[in-house]
Amino acid sequence: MTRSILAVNAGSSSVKITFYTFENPPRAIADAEISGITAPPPSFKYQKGASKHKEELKEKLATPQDAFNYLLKRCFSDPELSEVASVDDLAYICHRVVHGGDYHEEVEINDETLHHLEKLEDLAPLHNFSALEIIRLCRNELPKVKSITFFDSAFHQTIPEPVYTYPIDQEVAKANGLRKYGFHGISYEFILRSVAQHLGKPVEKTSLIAMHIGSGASVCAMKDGKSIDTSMGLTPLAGLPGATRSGDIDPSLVFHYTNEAGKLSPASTKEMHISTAEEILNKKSGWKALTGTTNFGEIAVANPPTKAHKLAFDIFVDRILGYIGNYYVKLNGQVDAVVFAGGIGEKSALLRQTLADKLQCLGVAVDAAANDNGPGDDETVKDITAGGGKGPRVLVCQTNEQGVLTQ
Ligand SMILES: Nc1ncnc2c1ncn2[C@@H]1O[C@H](COP(=O)(O)OP(=O)(O)O)[C@@H](O)[C@H]1O
Ligand SMILES: CC(=O)OP(=O)(O)O
Ligand SMILES: [Mg+2]
Repeated sequence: MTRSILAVNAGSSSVKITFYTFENPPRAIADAEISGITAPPPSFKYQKGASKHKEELKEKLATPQDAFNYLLKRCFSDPELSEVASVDDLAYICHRVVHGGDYHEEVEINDETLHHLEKLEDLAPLHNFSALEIIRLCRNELPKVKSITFFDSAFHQTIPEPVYTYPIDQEVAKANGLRKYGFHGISYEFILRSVAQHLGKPVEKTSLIAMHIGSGASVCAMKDGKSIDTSMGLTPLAGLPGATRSGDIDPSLVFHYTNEAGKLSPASTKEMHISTAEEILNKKSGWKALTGTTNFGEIAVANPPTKAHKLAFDIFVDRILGYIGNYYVKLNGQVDAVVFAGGIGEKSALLRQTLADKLQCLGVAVDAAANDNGPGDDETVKDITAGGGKGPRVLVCQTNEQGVLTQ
């Protein structure tokens, strides 16, 4: 039996885990995933080498921690999976944690670091709470296995001061850590490395506008291999709308939406301390509020079933375009590639084509057939640029956050 490392990526609508061999470099041996947590029934996917399995689950898995618990039980009890994943052979568990506050690099979980991360929970109540519940579960169920946490926010530590500073009282801002942090950084690190390799350029000379668009969505400007701006902010609520998130709104909207906004939400657990306003803007907005579905696959269709679906699509296109224009100017037009990643970025040919058509003024053009086909299963980066395109290349990158957690 090979010793193994388990990498855990708890997203807002999915939990993806990968088992790797404990060697240098680690080699992926099996992937398991629960998706559709916000659009039941959830589905379970498993892949080991060429063997693939997918099923719709009858179980109710309402949160990422329920999904992780299910994956853990399933992997360790299923003979097909326990062959690669036995509890006794686990060397480490590597966790993606969205908000790392001022942590610039990964940390090992002990009482002190866990306590520090618990203090940050209020800054990303929806994401960090679930990730820490998963870490607590691992500590209880697998006490002998070390947990290491990697942070989405760490990649964005290079963002310059005028970009990360909010124009509010600076004493209050500093005392409370109120600044832009940015997220999806683990994914952006994977995208940067993979795209640089694909382009045959050193990472330090690669400049990109990359989109990680899944149920949480963001855009990042990378100049010479460093993040210089990104659309999420203090929390993953800022910037683009998402499956259940509003994205940017006038902050005053909160005071006019409901006069109950400042109170603790009835749905908030004792540990999460989230207000009604946070609950509404994080969990009851976005595609779900507009159309009733959190699945963008039902919205990004040639003939939308309702006007609301069409509106949701058009809003997304409008907001993404705003960031691309902004970042193109910030990068002084020196952009090697515009990159699509995340569940929507990787799968929606319609969204990519619609955006590319609106980016013609930047010299962006995609090849319709390459775009329609999208990347093959084992293709990390697919170039969909039309021949003769004068602007940045247009790439689809099948991101792999778990891969970064074990490097
Ligand atoms: N064919 C598709 N077209 C457009 N969007 C899709 C398609 N398939 C899945 N998606 C979207 O991708 C999302 C999942 O993205 P992903 O990045 O894997 O999730 P998470 O944000 O939980 O990490 C789904 O919620 C769905 O909206
Ligand atoms: C930061 C974030 O929104 O993550 P996800 O898209 O995985 O929910
Ligand atoms: Mg994700």
